[in-house]
Parts: sequence; C-alpha cells; structure tokens
Amino acid sequence: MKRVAIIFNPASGKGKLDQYKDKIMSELTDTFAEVNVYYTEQPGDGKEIVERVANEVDIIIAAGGDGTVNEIVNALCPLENRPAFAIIPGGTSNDFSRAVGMNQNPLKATEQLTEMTLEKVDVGQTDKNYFLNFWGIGLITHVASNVDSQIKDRYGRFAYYLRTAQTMGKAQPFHLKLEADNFSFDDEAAMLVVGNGTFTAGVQAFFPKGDVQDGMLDVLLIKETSVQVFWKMLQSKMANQPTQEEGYIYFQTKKLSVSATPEQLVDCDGERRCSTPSDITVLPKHLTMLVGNLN
Ligand SMILES: Nc1ncnc2c1ncn2[C@@H]1O[C@H](COP(=O)(O)OP(=O)(O)OP(=O)(O)O)[C@@H](O)[C@H]1O
Repeated sequence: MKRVAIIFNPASGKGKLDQYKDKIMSELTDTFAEVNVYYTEQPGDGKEIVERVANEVDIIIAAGGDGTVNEIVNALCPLENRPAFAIIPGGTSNDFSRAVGMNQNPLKATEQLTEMTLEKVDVGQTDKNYFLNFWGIGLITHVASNVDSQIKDRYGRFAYYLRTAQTMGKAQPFHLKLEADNFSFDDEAAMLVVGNGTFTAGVQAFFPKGDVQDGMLDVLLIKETSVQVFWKMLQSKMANQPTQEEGYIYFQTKKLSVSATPEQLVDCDGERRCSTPSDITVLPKHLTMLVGNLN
C-alpha cells in the first residue's frame, strides 16, 4: 500500500478543499512512497482518471463531494483488480464518508487515512450503476438535498423529515410492484428507499442502524405520506428489525426488482439519471476502504 492517486474536484463544496490542499498533500507524502495528484475539470474526468491509473496504484482517494465519490466508485466497481478506496470529504453532505466514520474536517480525515485502517464494505448495484448510500423513487426525488446544514446538524432526522413533509404535495403516489427475497408488494406507494450506507443528505434519515458490512440492503417502503407516518418513523428505531406499520414497511434483502406505473425517476446517491424498472442487488464487501471509526 504505497502508491496513491488522489483525485481532487476543485469545484466541490464551492472550492472548499482549496485551503486544505497543501496540508493534505504534505500529510500524504509523509506517509506514502508515491502520491500522484489529479484534478477534475468537468463531469467524466474522475471516471477517466480511475480507468487510466487503477492498475498502477494501491489506493485511490476521492477528494470531493458525493458527486465525485459516485463517479469514482462507478469507475472502480466494475474493475477486476480494484485498488483500495478512500474519501476526503469536500462537498456538502459527504454521505458515505460519514457512514465509514470519516471526520468531516478534510485535514483530520487525511490523518485518519494515514492510519491505514482497511475494511471491506458492501456496494449497491442497480443495472449498470453502483451506489454506496441509497437508491430511491417517489417522494425522495422531490426533497431538496440541501436542507439547511445548520438546522440539519441541530435537528438531524427531524429536519429532514420536516423538509420531506413540506414537499409532500409535490409527489404523486404511484403503483409499485416489488419482488424481494422474502417479500413482495403490488399496490400504491409514495416512496421506496433502498439503503446501503446509513446517511442521506448528511443525516441518518432512514436507516440509522444500517451496517455497511452486513451484505444486506435495507428497504423502506412508505405507502402513504402523512405527517403521522413520519412521526411514527421518527419515534421508531428502525433497528434492523422487519417492521410493518400502518403507513410504512421496513425489511432487509439481498436483491429486489422494482417496477412502477407511471415510470419513476430514480435518485441514486444524489444522481438522477435513470428511471424504473430496476433490478437492485448488494455486492457484499466489494470495495476495500480506508475507514475512520466504523462503529
Ligand atoms: N472542475 C470541475 N468543475 C465543475 N464541475 C466539476 C469539476 N470536476 C468535476 N465536476 C463535477 O462536479 C459534480 C459535483 O461534484 P461534487 O458532488 O463533488 O460537489 P458538490 O456538488 O459541491 O458536493 P455535494 O454533492 O456534496 O453537494 C460532479 O458530478 C463532477 O463530475
């Protein structure tokens, strides 16, 4: 584990990483024998860099926000020989970096990386796309990802649910057909979220007890949206226990097939580029990551 490629997105988080760049580099060059730095200039560059350097390095670090991480992970996951992966958080939400216990200060996160704690983590796959955090349809695609960060820090899940409740009028229910390992559903629904990581938009909104190493996907199906349903969810622990409440269902599975009428836009780790139908599976321990505090 000596050769490192760090891919910076200078535009992430409105250029947030710029002030830390020199210190990040000196910390890395003190620890690793070879550190090559790359800068992305436009969408697609992260993918191209990974494809170019993956065979020559032991570790690829994504220094940027969730969009940068998503692009790099989508280029890494199909490779047969995957270098280890790490994240220096540089965006607004930084969901998977939080899930693997990275400090949200980029310099402290770099120090954590140099401790070289390696863990294998699960990855979600839907058709040709990979996700680390979540896949979702329905209401979730209407919730602005940037719930005010101060309010989010203070009120966590509650702020996110409140924002979701505010957008409720915008989402039309849809007819959902779902086939999972031990569960099927064929009825009206308002939202379906499939989680791998535990964070959505910077908060542990839906799967606070999720585990990125358990080889399972967490699934939350909201049948009808009402303030009462969100209130019930807020009070529940969602602790890896299958739950069937009046307004929502929670379960775990290794794979599921989803179709919807009308066709639904899919939000996959914040990227909205595909629509239903979708086949979703978990790739257990598919990526080796340098992590912070995983517990
Ligand atoms: N130099 C660049 N200028 C503008 N956009 C870029 C550049 N390099 C990469 N990109 C694109 O910017 C997009 C957004 O990046 P990223 O998500 O890291 O930042 P962010 O939007 O500020 O963070 P967050 O998603 O956490 O809010 C990525 O999809 C990436 O392809």
